This record gives sequence, C-alpha cells and structure tokens, in this order.
Amino acid sequence: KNKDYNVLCFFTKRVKTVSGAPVETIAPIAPGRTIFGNAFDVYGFDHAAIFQHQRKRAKEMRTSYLEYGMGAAVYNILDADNMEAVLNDQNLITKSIVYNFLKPALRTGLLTSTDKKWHSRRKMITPTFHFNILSQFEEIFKAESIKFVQQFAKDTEIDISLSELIPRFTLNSICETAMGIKLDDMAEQGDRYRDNFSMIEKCFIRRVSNPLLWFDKIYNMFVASEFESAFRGVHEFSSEIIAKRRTLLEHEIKTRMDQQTPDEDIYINKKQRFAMLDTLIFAEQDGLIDHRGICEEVDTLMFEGFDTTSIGLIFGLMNASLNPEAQRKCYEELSEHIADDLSNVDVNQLSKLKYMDCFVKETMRLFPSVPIMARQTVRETQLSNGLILPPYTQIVMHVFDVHRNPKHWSHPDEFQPERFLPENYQDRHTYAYVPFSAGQRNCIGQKYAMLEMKTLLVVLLKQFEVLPLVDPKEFVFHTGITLRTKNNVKVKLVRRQQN
Ligand code: HEM
Repeated sequence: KNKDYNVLCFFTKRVKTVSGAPVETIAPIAPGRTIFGNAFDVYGFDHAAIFQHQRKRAKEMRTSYLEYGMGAAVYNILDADNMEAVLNDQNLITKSIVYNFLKPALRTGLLTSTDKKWHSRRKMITPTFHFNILSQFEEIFKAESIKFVQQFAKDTEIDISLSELIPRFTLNSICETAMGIKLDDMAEQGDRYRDNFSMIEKCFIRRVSNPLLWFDKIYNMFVASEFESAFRGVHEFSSEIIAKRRTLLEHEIKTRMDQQTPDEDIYINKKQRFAMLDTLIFAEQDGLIDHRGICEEVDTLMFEGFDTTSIGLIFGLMNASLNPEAQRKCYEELSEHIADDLSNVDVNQLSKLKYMDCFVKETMRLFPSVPIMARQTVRETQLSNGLILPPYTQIVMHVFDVHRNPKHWSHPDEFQPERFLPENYQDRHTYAYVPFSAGQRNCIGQKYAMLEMKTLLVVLLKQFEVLPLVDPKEFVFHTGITLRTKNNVKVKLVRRQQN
C-alpha cells in the first residue's frame, strides 16, 4: 500500500493527519463499489439512485467521511463543526469540479467563478440587493402573487399541481424584478426556458454519475451534442431579455432626462425603479464588465433566482397542507397583521409575521433547495479537526444530511416550525442550519428569496385553506442541481369563508 497515493484510484493523493495518526481516527473511509476506490460508486446511477445512495451512506457512516474518487480525494461533510470549518475558511472559496458541468449554461457567473473575477462581480452586484431596492421589489412580488391567486378566482375548491404552477410564478418574478422585463407576452418562451433547464440538469447528473465525463474532452466528443440545443435555448432566452431591457432602459433614461429639474439626479428617482440588470448595463458603460459578462450574470441570477424559490414554495405549501395546526397558526398571525384586501402587505408588515418566518425556515431545513454544496482545495489545506487535505480535494457539504443530523436536531424528520423560535435555538450550532450557505460565498439573494416566498404564502393562505393530496413518504427524491421529486407535488385549495 502506497502511503502517499491511492494507486488504484488513478494516483489520488491521500489525505493525512497533522498528528500522523491514521486518517480513520478522524474520518472513516467509505468502502468502494469496485477495486478503484469510490471512483465508480455512482456509475450509471440516475437522479433518484444518487439521492438514495447519498442518504444511505450518511446513515452508514454517521460522521463526516472520506472517499477516493477519480484522481481526487472527496471529503463528505455531515456535521456542523466541519461545515463551519469549511465555510469560514477564506481560502476555500473555489467551487468543486462538478460546478464546471454548469459552465456551459452559467459560464463563469457569480455562482461558479472564483478569485478576482468573483470578488469584483460580487462587489458590483451586492448593492442591487440593498434593503431599499428589495422593498421596491416587494410591490412586484405582491402583484405577481395576486395574479397567481386570481387563476382560481372562480373556484371555491380546486386541486392544483404546485410543481407545474409555482415555477411559472417565480420565473415571472425574477424576470420582472432582476431584469425589468414582464414575461406576460413571453409566457411560452418562459415555459421553454424551464424545459431547457431540466435538460441541463439531466446533463449535469450524467456527468456526475460517470467520472469519465468529468473530462471536458470526452464529454465534448461523446455527449455534448445531445444537450446543445438546451444550452442554446437558455442563452437565446436570456439574450432576448437583455436586448429588450437595453431598449427599455434607453427609453427610460431619455424620458427621465427630459423631465429632470436641474438639481435632480435621474438615477435617484423614488417613483421609478431600476432593475438589477440596469446596474450591470451601467457598469458596462463604465468599462467594468462587457456584454459577455452581463450574459453570465443574467443567466446565473435567473437560474438561481427562479428554481430555488420555487422549490421552497412547493414544499412550503405542501407542509402547510400536511400540518394543519402549523397552517392555522400562520393564518391566525395573518389575520392579526395583514388587511383582508392585502393593502398593507409590505416589507415592514411581513417582518411582523414571526411564526411564518419559522414556518419557512423549517421548510428549508427539511427540504433545502440546494441540498449539496461543494468546494475544492487549491493548495494543501489543514482543517481544525486535524485532517490535511491535499490540493484538488473535493469537499462535499451534504446540507440535506446536516439539516437532519440527530446530533443537532431532536426528532429530525418531524416538521416543527417552533424550533426556530428564539427561545428554542439558543443551544443549537449555528452551522447546523445553512440553507443559504454562509461565509463569503453565501447566497446573495437570501433576503430577496424570503420576501418572495412569504409574499405568495401570505396572499394564498389569506384566501385559501390548503389541504393535502400527497404523502411525502411516497416521494421519490432526486438529486439534481437542486432538490427535486419525481412525483408532482399537489395540494387542494379550499376558499376560506369571508367573515
Ligand atoms: C430559497 C431560495 C434560495 C436558496 C435556498 C438559495 C441557496 C443558495 C446557496 C446554498 C448558495 C451557495 C451555493 C454554493 O456554495 O454552491 C447560493 C448562492 C447564490 N445564490 Fe441563492 N438561494 C436562493 C435564492 C436565490 C435568489 C432569489 C437569488 C437571486 C435573485 C440567488 C442568487 C444566488 C447567487 C448569485 C449565488 C452565488 C453567490 C456567490 O457565490 O457569490 N439565490 N444560494
């Protein structure tokens, strides 16, 4: 046995310990399916099988564990201490190799880039998520939520498929807030965009499950053509949005200049808002980003912004249907703080809904939209637990398992929003709950996401009671880029009696 390299795993450099003790004293090594270590453990697995494999392994290993894959050690994190060590390490900001599989779609936008490029883009985009801007976006969330509920205006009772309806709502919302474009007359393109993204997710899993496809050359030669039209479709959609916004913005600036009084700054106009995309277009005029860069960030924001919140809402409404007592508490709170005609729904009023906040948080604990995050070491890295990770080690943070780790959560599989009341979380490890990640590369859109999700919940629950139509025990979960179910998630809406 070679002590520096795992020879059968394509000469993967071994993980060591500071003390020189065997690594197993700190992290167990998962048994492999073939003689090539863990390189082919998920070979040929589909979305559902990968999900099951990861859960089974978490149950068997019970603690953060090591694997040796195709040319790389893999450190799998299942607990909050290790989560903290990785997310707080300034040197661990480079995303893992699997994020490369997203690059044909997202190129190197904020999610996938690293180092200088990531720093400068993060600085450029952060102000667009400022509190004042979010409170303007709240008007759009509210209008879109009301539009969503109006679909059922004639119904006193109706069964709906959340998996089909919610993503349309979240895509509309991101396009209007971040891009300044209403999708109303582009609904069909919107649907096609979402279909294309499902294809991209298929492509992603194909590559995750076959280490030979980790090499771009092999992927390009044998597989890329199958997915080319999906990538093209996604880019065409975002290009159309950028082109539309450029025209609108030009027009808007001209109008503002015409109406401007001498001491007025046209960029600070309280009545009319600018979209996030405008910030990028202005940065382009200052030479800080080019058209290609704008496309990267638009693709990233659209993808991150519609899919994640839609998963949060789908599971949120499902949880409301399955937990009538929790739904009742949400409704009671709404009755107290939200006017029947919804006229006072704004950021300030939403912040008073303390139980709703716990409800959404508990939903994201059990069903985190991003169930896995991953990084890689770019140099030898020592962790606080005494492991020395060689360069190119893949660090996989299993958010799904950390959120259900019995070490951090009592009755981890039960839905209990009360866990998030201040008196109940004092003793909990902060990093046991990381739906939006943490540290430097945390989610830039977390406040935006919470506002959007709460607004639709408020508008819907105010008018309808949500009853169950599915049993999550029968769900087949999928590991995609985000958390998915094979089954459509459905609920029954029953109109509330107006008092
Ligand atoms: C419930 C909704 C959401 C969840 C659970 C979520 C979760 C996350 C997580 C876990 C990350 C870190 C990913 C990683 O390290 O690989 C992330 C990053 C990111 N998210 Fe979100 N997100 C949500 C909504 C949004 C929204 C609405 C936007 C934009 C409008 C957004 C934009 C981003 C961006 C740009 C990044 C990359 C940030 C960086 O690396 O600097 N997210 N998100």
